[in-house]
Amino acid sequence: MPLSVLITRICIRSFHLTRSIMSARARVQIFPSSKTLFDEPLQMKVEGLIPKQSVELRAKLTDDKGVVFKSSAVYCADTSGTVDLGTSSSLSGSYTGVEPMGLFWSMAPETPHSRLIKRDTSSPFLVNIEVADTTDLGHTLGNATVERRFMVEGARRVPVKFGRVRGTLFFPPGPGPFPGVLDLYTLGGGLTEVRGSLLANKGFVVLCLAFYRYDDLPKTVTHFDLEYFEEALTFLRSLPEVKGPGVGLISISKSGDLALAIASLLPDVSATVWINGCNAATVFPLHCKDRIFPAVAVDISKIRINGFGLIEIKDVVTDPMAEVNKASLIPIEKANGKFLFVASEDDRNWNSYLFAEQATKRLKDHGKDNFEVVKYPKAGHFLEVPYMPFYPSGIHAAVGQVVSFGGNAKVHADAHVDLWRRIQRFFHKHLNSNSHKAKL
Ligand SMILES: CCCCCCCCCCCCCCCCCCCCCCCC(=O)SCCNC(=O)CCNC(=O)[C@H](O)C(C)(C)COP(=O)(O)OP(=O)(O)OC[C@H]1O[C@@H](n2cnc3c(N)ncnc32)[C@H](O)[C@@H]1OP(=O)(O)O
Repeated sequence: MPLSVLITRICIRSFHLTRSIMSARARVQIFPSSKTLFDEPLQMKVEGLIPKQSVELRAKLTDDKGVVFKSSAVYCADTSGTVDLGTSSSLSGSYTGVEPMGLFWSMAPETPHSRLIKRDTSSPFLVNIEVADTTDLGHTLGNATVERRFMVEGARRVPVKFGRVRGTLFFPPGPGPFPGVLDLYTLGGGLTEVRGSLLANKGFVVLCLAFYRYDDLPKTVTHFDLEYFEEALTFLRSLPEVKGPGVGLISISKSGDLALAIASLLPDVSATVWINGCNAATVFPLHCKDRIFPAVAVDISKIRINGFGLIEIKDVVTDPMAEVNKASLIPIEKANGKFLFVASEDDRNWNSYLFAEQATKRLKDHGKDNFEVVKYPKAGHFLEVPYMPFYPSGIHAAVGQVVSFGGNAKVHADAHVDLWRRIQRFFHKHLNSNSHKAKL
């Protein structure tokens, strides 16, 4: 056999041998299980790699609006051919360093400026994990599917149509009674169940309340009526599974001022979580029987374009303490319950940090100490549940265009985990809860 033919044959054999080694199935191990709750951490290991092999781990999910969210990270296997996400560093990709849950919190939407949407929390998200070889045009070495659930076994999800009240109720497993919590989401209407369903797993009956643009509620609003929220609270308290008399409120963004008004002007609200909200009525006037809180004034000359070409509206809502806004301020000193004020220092949606300072000063000035404050430097506006993909910009419900919401992805992700523990602790402490204390 001529030497050149022999060399060619040897090359082809070694190419196929290398290829078959490289494409050997890597094992993706998920602990404690591949079926976990969305807010629970998990451990992931890839085994069966070539020692020191460079691989890319990729995560992908499709949300309930059909938007694909993806993340990726490059790792180098150790001498035993293992990548352990609990100890190995990501060298590049959607995040770097040791981040056991990085593949989850760093996911970004393929359609820019999208928020991860889960409409019906009785079904899980399926996250596809793929291990690819970085030296062989991304050849797939292994994969796994991770289920991220919203409801524990035995929890119940019940759509609500009661009088004018529309939303979804979540019950933890067991007979109860449990403390009740009303969950109010942000401007834009619709119904968001993610936070409420996960909170119910911790031992609360949670009513996720829609207040417009959902089911047969009005598509648009000109004002909010406190009576609607009163009806929702009365309904929640009337449930045999709900331990009274005091209930909790959790809010974010626009619903922060609604929560303050409910806690201050309606009876039996024992604990209110206010996340990056305002201390005065915003966007729409708030009607409370014969009293009207006008929306705080806005100054659209304060709209800016930032370095990424995104609209920034942080200073558009004028100072709630300004004379012109005095009638918009919520009289929070009237509240009998406790407050947890949560403010992100890099909130670009509005100055929630200032609003939290003003709210707590008002309480102190009235001799009250019924509040806790937590501030997150470098976190942005939308503080959500652990491992929620970061949402730094999106279509703003009041502006109708993409605006910046601020924040640094890693810091924001850490804030999600920290805040979630604080919220549970706060509600268990102030809502006369017996369960789950040991876990906190
Ligand atoms: C230097 C000079 C520069 C010049 C720049 C020029 C700028 C020009 C701008 C000019 C504008 C001037 C106006 C200034 C006004 C400023 C006011 C400032 C006030 C700021 C403070 C306001 C308080 C807040 O900040 S609140 C925070 C805001 N929050 C958000 O914006 C939320 C984030 N965004 C979103 O969530 C979405 O993008 C949203 C809601 C805005 C829109 O999304 P979409 O339209 O897709 O709606 P969906 O919610 O997804 O609903 C679609 C559809 O589904 C139904 N639905 C909802 N939930 C459910 C469910 N659980 N089950 C079933 N169905 C559901 C829903 O009803 C909808 O149905 P429809 O039939 O379509 O209605």
